[in-house]
Amino acid sequence: ALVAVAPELQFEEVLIQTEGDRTTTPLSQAKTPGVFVSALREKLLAGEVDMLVHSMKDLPALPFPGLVSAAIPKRENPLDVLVSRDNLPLRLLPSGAKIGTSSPRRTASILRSRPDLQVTDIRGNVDTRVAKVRSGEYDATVMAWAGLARIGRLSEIAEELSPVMFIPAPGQGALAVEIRSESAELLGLISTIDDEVTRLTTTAERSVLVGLGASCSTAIGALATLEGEQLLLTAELGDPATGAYESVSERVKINPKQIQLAEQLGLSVADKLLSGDVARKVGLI
Ligand SMILES: NCc1[nH]cc(CCC(=O)O)c1CC(=O)O
Repeated sequence: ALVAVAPELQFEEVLIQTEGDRTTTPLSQAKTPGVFVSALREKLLAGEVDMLVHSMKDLPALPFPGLVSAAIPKRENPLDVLVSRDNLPLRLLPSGAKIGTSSPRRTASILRSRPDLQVTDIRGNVDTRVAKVRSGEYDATVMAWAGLARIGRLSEIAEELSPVMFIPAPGQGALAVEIRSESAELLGLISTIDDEVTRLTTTAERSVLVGLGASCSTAIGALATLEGEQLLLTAELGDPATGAYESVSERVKINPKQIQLAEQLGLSVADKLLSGDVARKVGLI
C-alpha cells in the first residue's frame, strides 16, 4: 500500500528479532510490556530504520515519547478463529480435547464455551502453532484471523469464532506504522494510508487497557464498531481460572475525527469493569 502512495520512495525491509520472537515464556508472564516492540523501537530511535510496522495488539497502550503512529491502515477482520485437527468446530471437539493457548483471554473464552476441554500453553509463531495442531500435539488452537491472513494461511481455519463468546484483543487485526515524531515529510506520505474509522475504533478499544491498568496477564477483550454516527464499544474482563466474566457495552454519538471522545468511551467502559466482581477476583483493584 505504501509503495502505491509513494512510488518515489525506496523501501528496504530490515528484519529485527524481538524478545517476543525468541522467548518461550508465555507472554502473560512477561515482566515488561512490549516484548515484541522494544528492540524495534530502539532501532527506530537510533535511526537504523525509519519506519516500523507493528501488530497493534502487541503495542503497549500508552504513547511512546518521540514516536508517532503515522498510519493505522484499514482493519479487515478482528476476530479469533479455531484451527483444529480434522477441522472440527469448537462445539464438536471431544470432551477432554487439548487446546493450545497461552492467552488468558482466550483461556477464559474457551472455558466459558467448553468447560470440559483441557487448555494448555502453546508458544511459537503462527506456523509453529498450526504445525503443532496438524501433528497431533494439540487438538486445536485459537488464533487471530489476521495472523493467518498475513502469512497466506486462511485455509487452515476450521471455524471463525463469534465475538459474543470470543471477544478479540483490543486492536487485534490492525497494524500501526510508527515513525520518529520529527519525520514530518515521511508522516505526510504515510498518513495517506491511515483509515480514520480503524483509528477511532482501535483507540476506543485500547483506552480500555489504559483505564484498567491492564497487563499482559489481564484477560481483557474489546471490540468497537462504528455504526452510522454511533461508536459502539464492548469490553469483557475474564477470569482465566474459572471462566467467569463481566461484559460492558456503551455507545456514543461521534464523528470519526473525535478521537478524544473514543478515548473517553474506553475509559468509561474500563471504569464500569473496575467496579465489578471479576476485577476484584483477578486482582485489578
Ligand atoms: N499474540 C501474538 C500476536 N500478535 C499479533 C498477532 C496476529 C494478529 C494481529 O496482528 O492482530 C498475534 C498472533 C495471534 O494472536 O494469533
